[in-house]
Amino acid sequence: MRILIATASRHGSTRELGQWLGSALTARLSDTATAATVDVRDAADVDSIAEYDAVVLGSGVYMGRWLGDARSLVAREQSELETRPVWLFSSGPIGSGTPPTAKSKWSEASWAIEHKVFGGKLDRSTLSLFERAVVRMINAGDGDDRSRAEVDEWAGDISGVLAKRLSPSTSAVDRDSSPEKGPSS
Ligand SMILES: Cc1cc2nc3c(=O)[nH]c(=O)nc-3n(C[C@H](O)[C@H](O)[C@H](O)COP(=O)(O)O)c2cc1C
Repeated sequence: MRILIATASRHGSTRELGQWLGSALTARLSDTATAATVDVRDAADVDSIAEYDAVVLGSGVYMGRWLGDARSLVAREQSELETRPVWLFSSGPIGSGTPPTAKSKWSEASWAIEHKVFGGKLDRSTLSLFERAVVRMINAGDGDDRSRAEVDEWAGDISGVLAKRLSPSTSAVDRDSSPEKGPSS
């Protein structure tokens, strides 16, 4: 099984979330019977997702929107995305300063299993003059609200779904049955 984690990041914090998720997913899936390769790449470098069985796509949020590299990957690969398990994540809010719009329009994407919102990171010393002006306007301060534990927990959710849906030893009948069924009493 090949899994793609693609991120769009202007200042590196979303890319780092993708790397954390990649390490956590690799570790989780190595504990299952499912042989998996996890590739963590910049969305801008992904020409096609055809070789992947599942995709996680994340973007930093700026003025309530995903970055262009993530939006154009979705536009380019929309029909492929609809045929495989896809998870989305946004990285945005810091403290209470940033607007609660981190989800972007993909939050309602019917083809995605889930859209997760992680906190973001802001370091004003790395921003352009324009970005600094925006941040000043919305009164956002420096901070890092990303949680590696939260990313690790999400990797657990994703690996659980993947192990059930994509394991070569899982029959079509098993795949279609409810994953929530517990042992009969
Ligand atoms: C100019 C600017 C605008 C931002 N706009 C939003 C926003 O609308 N919503 C939000 O949740 N976060 C917003 N943020 C916070 C970023 O999404 C956050 O810093 C994120 O971690 C950046 O990701 P990156 O380092 O991968 O580019 C903004 C940050 C900057 C600098």
